[in-house]
Amino acid sequence: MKLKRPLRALGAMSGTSLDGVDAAVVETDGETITRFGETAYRPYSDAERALIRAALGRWPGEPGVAEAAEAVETAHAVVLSGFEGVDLVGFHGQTLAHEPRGRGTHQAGDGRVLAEVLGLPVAWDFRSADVGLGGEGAPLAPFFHFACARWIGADAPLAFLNFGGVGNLTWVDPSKPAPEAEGALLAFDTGPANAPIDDLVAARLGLARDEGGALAASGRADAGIVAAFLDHTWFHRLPPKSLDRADFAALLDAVAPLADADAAATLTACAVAAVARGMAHCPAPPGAVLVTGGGRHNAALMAGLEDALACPVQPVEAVGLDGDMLEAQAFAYLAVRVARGLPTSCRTTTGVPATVGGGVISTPD
Ligand SMILES: Nc1ncnc2c1ncn2[C@@H]1O[C@H](COP(=O)(O)OP(=O)(O)OP(=O)(O)O)[C@@H](O)[C@H]1O
Ligand SMILES: CC(=O)N[C@H]1[C@@H]2OC[C@@H](O2)[C@@H](O)[C@@H]1O[C@H](C)C(=O)O
Repeated sequence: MKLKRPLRALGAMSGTSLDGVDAAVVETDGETITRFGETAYRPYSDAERALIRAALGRWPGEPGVAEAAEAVETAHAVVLSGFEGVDLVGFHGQTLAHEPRGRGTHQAGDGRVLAEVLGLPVAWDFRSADVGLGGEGAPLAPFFHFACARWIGADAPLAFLNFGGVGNLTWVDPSKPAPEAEGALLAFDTGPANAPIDDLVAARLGLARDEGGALAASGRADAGIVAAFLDHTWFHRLPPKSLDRADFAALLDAVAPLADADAAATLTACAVAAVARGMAHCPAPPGAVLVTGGGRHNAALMAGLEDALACPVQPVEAVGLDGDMLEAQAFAYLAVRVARGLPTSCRTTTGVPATVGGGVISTPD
């Protein structure tokens, strides 16, 4: 087999929590990870975040969307222009709306604009092709998780749990020949994760997050609310399946009568219970659940997971990965797959009936 030269790809992700833009370099041929490179983070300014928040749930052409897209493009241009020697950029954009079986999926930010500004080829619009072919369009990190499992030298099934605004789980069997091979991957969103906790503490206490999970740790979860939450039709659906950040907005109404600490404990217990329920879908018990995303900094969430899951739960740092940058790295990796014409999703990751190569590449004029 002819070996392809690894590219130095720069990925960028702006997640559902709207905190800012993560950027990270990965050197890869689109299959094997050769090296993880530099990283950077650029928080949104309050003004940018307000523009983006005002456009959540909206579609191209609707009020406020152009302004949000400009804020996303500007923030990305700033952080991405700080890297050198880049062959290719992977630009996810900011998800404003996601209705894979309705109006589609909408990531704000135009890769053509970034290609011009950066003077580099930009892979972007990663989700539309999958949705167009009947898939969920998310999660897309699983093909990268497969490569990560190989990179850490795993040879038996394990799981990655991304605990951001929304939770998503990837079960991986790295002994399979490729991510799209039968039995290599199973991925799905688990349920709401930090987003409702953030919304609760923002509304009640004016805080950005429950730092370290301290508020939740000082309260008691309401078992009735957790049980009612698990009755949601979402938990009766088989994976693959994906969520919009707003899909569980009613959870905040459910905890409205509770005191602050009990409300935080209840939302934390719901996020954990959603993962525990999701584990039942795994084809075989994973050797460990490796937690990535901001939720791994929440000790109440991590303790809840350790109690609820049968296997060890560890932050991805335990295996030498960077849990703040895994999603940005994923879009660097996927950009190279797009450039090389390799698939980025398949039936077991997004439910799409065929194996799909998503994403488009825009080059500067
Ligand atoms: N020190 C901390 N204590 C508690 N929670 C934290 C801490 N740091 C981050 N978080 C939580 O992690 C979340 C952000 O995580 P992350 O950046 O992985 O999410 P995201 O990428 O924006 O979302 P998604 O993966 O759903 O797109 C925030 O919702 C925040 O509440
Ligand atoms: C539509 C969308 O942007 N989904 C995000 C979101 O954030 C987490 C979860 O929901 C996951 O489905 C996805 O992001 C990750 C990076 C993914 O595609 O794998």
